[in-house]
Amino acid sequence: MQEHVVICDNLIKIYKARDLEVVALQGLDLEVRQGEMIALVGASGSGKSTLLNILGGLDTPTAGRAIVAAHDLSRLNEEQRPHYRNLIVGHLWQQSGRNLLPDLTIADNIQLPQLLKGVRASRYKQHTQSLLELVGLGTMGKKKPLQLSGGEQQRAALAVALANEPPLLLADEPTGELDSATTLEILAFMRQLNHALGITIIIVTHDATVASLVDRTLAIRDGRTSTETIRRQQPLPLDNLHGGSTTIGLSSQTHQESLFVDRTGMLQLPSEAATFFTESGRADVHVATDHVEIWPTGLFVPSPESAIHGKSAVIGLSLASHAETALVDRAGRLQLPKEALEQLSFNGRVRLSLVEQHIELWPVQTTLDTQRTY
Ligand SMILES: Nc1ncnc2c1ncn2[C@@H]1O[C@H](COP(=O)(O)OP(=O)(O)OP(=O)(O)O)[C@@H](O)[C@H]1O
Repeated sequence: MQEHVVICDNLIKIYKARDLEVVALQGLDLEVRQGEMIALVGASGSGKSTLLNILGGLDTPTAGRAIVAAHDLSRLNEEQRPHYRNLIVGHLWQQSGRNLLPDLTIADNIQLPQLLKGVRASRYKQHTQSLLELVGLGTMGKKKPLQLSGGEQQRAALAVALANEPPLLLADEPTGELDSATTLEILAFMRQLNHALGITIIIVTHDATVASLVDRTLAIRDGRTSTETIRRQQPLPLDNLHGGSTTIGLSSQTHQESLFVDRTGMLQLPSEAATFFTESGRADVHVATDHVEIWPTGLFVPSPESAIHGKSAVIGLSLASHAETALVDRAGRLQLPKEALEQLSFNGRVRLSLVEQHIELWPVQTTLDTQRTY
């Protein structure tokens, strides 16, 4: 089993500006295995860049744990931080000016991180040439960044990011300034590097085409991971479909989407599912034999048997005399009772199915151990 290169556990980041506090990450959990290529998606302001800045050692968590390649990011001191940034993570930014120093040649840009590491000249010259060849710029080492096309600049930036062979590559909207053909070319190239070098890659993106090319897409909402979409190893037959991914719009034939549920049973419904509950803000939770049903309050009709013998999941009162509802807040957050979590053989994820009038939550059998495609 591959080890985790990234572990975030209940990660919290609060920015303080004068008297104002912004909670950018509110208890985010994330695990990324060695060799995975994943995409992070989410609305503007959901916390994607904050997470990337923490993983890149550019910012520090307020609370919780963030571990990258066995480095605990809340414990790095000021001496260790530059070393971490130069050796453990590679960065690929949207803007070329942030990736490459414009006055240096491409070769010098690639040599710089190696010089900072203390690599000897005989070694870094040779390594720089092989990196240039790896990214398809073997003859362009003497050019300056602005003499290259946008796609070539991103390839050169990849060579800089890979110069010290980091275990993790962080890419923040790496194709945001490229046309769609070059976007596909760069993404396919990153995929190739991921396979060839076994490097773990996290890409932040607004672009749904990115999500269709990676192993796993995590949607971040309000500073927490809300859904996970995994690409299936084998597409499902068409007659076995349960509707598509609600978050990133990919077919359930090729992708399986699940929702994250935190330790307390809190889950964030995707907006399509949350609309079932907008009117009342309340839901009936029905624990069935192999799944859990969530109904807008008043629509679920219990069988006569469960109405007499059934008990309220939370306070243990008879359902014959008490109707128990779960609250769904405006953001679509719902707290599952303990019985429901037990039914779902809780492993931090559930599969959501939108059914007429209600939603169903099913246990997720497929974990990351079985979804690998390489
Ligand atoms: N340095 C900062 N000081 C104060 N607030 C900040 C700072 N950086 C980010 N924030 C706030 O934290 C929240 C998360 O921002 P973040 O940039 O991580 O979101 P994002 O998902 O990357 O957005 P986008 O897709 O627009 O880049 C936002 O409310 C943002 O305004």
